[in-house]
Amino acid sequence: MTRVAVNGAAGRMGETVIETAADRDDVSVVVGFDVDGVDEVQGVPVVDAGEAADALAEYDADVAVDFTVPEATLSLAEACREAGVGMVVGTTGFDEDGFAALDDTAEDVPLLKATNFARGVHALLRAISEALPAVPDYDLELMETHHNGKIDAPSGTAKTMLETVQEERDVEPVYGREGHAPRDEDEIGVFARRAGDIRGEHELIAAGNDEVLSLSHHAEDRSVFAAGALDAAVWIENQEPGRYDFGNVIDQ
Ligand SMILES: NC(=O)C1=CN([C@@H]2O[C@H](COP(=O)(O)OP(=O)(O)OC[C@H]3O[C@@H](n4cnc5c(N)ncnc54)[C@H](OP(=O)(O)O)[C@@H]3O)[C@@H](O)[C@H]2O)C=CC1
Ligand SMILES: O=C(O)C1=N[C@H](C(=O)O)C[C@H](O)C1
Repeated sequence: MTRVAVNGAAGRMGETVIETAADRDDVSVVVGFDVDGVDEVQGVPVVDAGEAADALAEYDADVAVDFTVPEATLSLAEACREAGVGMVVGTTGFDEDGFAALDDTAEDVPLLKATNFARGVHALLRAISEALPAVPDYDLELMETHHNGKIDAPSGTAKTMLETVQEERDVEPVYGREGHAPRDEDEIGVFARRAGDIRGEHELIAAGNDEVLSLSHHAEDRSVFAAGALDAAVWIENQEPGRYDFGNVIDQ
């Protein structure tokens, strides 16, 4: 049984992780961290995030799962280092310094970060790598749609899709278009929409030669991300310090 601490316990994802874990017998959420004075979420005690290092030890957590904001993730990373606890990071929107700080943390504890814990998105990334060589001159455009509470844009997943495309094609992103904006053959348009409570939609289109190829994924519920993050928590519990990604869990 993997003992999990959840950072951002009162948030959309934190609460879903706690709910999803309650239906599994391989994980148990022993403590949550948040900032807004919440005492418990679905029976799980929630402690102020500033007390995370002590609480990780007190509740004997094996792994911390984080769905917050980059600043909170980096503060948790310090606590995990101090307590010798591995991390599963789902938070998106890091800058270069943030990525470097996560690399530093991974020198001391195992750290697995994924911009999307849906297995279908991992399959989508593989499909993109596989498909692009067959459509070398087609125009590429990337779209993502999320709920109106999402802070970062484009989504972490869209950025990962872009990186995957750029491993195959030398394209430059153009974020939205406005006014006189003729398309360059080496560009890829990237578009972010925010509306309602849409869980997460991502699509890459490749158009040319009188056809359109569409590679897409949509999440129907946040529990798909929570399930993947908990699979990652179980997997990472026994790993050595280092940086890991969701592919390690899927390919195990
Ligand atoms: N990798 C994946 O599969 C997925 C990744 N995500 C990512 O997860 C992140 C969170 O998303 P979501 O749950 O929708 O966001 P929410 O805003 O609903 O939840 C974030 C929670 O973190 C809390 N928080 C803020 N600062 C701190 C802190 N310093 N320490 C601890 N907790 C803190 C917030 O509190 P308060 O509201 O009071 O500020 C809130 O409860 C985003 O970056 C999102 O992109 C989301 C879904 C899937
Ligand atoms: O904020 C969200 O909700 C999501 N964020 C992740 C991202 O930025 O890609 C993953 C998923 O699409 C949901």
